[in-house]
Amino acid sequence: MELISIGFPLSDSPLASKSEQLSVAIGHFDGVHKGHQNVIKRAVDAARQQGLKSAVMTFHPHPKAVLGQGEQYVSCLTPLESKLAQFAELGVDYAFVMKFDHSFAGISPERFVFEVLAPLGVRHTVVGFDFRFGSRGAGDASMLGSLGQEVGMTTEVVEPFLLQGQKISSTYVREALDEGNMALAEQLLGRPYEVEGVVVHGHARGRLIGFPTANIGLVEPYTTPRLGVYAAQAVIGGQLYPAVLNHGMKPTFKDGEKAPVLEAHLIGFSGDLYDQTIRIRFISFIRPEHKFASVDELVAQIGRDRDEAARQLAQLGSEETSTVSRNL
Ligand SMILES: Cc1cc2nc3c(=O)[nH]c(=O)nc-3n(C[C@H](O)[C@H](O)[C@H](O)COP(=O)(O)O)c2cc1C
Ligand SMILES: Nc1ncnc2c1ncn2[C@@H]1O[C@H](COP(=O)(O)OP(=O)(O)O)[C@@H](O)[C@H]1O
Repeated sequence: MELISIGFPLSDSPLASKSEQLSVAIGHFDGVHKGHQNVIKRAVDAARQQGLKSAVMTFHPHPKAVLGQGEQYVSCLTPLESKLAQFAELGVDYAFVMKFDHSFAGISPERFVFEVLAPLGVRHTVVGFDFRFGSRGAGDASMLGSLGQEVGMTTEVVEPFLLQGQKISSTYVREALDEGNMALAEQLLGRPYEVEGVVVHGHARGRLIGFPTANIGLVEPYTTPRLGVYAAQAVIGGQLYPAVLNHGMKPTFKDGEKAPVLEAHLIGFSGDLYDQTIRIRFISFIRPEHKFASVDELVAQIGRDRDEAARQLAQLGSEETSTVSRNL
């Protein structure tokens, strides 16, 4: 997959020299959940059928962050890097990342079709049923279809992708995370929910109580799951480790935390992890965080959590484990 960053106005068609004709899936695609994957697969299939190259077009940074709709930053399920990795997995030839700034935000639906899509060589577009585009979301999928016709472009609108009758959406994934329902999140995403960070220093108490924990400084404003203890997998330097994770405020300690911290104890591991990049895959919620009357009680409970996490991780089917290790 080739990554092509573009801005508006297009200075030149980045593919001019190749004169590519494209089938492109367009969307924000936060989470790249199964509904998004379906849209992208349709664009890839259409490309094969019509002898085109396949592409995904997405927008960065998040429109809400740029337009400042009351939020300082917008939490995401998949930062740009993870989205791109998912697009590549789906076999697309090109990823267009359109710089979302005020000049792009202000363009009309007509200009988007005539001055962005057409010059890029787009012959076919695939969008979700609720796609909006152009200044203030003035354009919808049917407008894309009629404007597209004027420049010889076909449009395919993909109906909602359902799981047991319910529409798969980024909101549904966020709700699953809020409930700590990691199995549901995994079903919606088609893979476990994952965050990436760097191992930072904490209060250095973990090693004293027999459970050193890698404190994870998230690299992006991720949406994090419900507070509590999880069975997880940690990926560090291409290696997969079983882990038990706490996402919380450590209320047992007077000087706990002011904001929730993610920390992972890697089961059966010892060594220095500071400053390393770590990816966490949330597998299952074990329990909420408690304020224990003593550190001894906390330590006994963490021991039981570790055993429970190890038991659940060992139970993951061998097929699933091999998928997970293939995608390290
Ligand atoms: C599996 C696990 C479960 C935990 N559960 C709790 C809990 O219920 N309550 C709590 O106050 N702290 C809990 N903690 C956090 C510990 O208090 C924390 O790991 C310890 O203070 C060491 O971190 P520090 O060195 O960064 O302070 C848990 C930690 C782990 C690894
Ligand atoms: N099994 C393990 N799981 C997590 N971290 C470990 C483990 N063994 C050693 N470590 C190291 O110990 C550090 C955590 O120790 P801890 O006393 O909890 O300190 P801190 O409060 O700085 O996180 C980790 O960042 C890592 O470098």
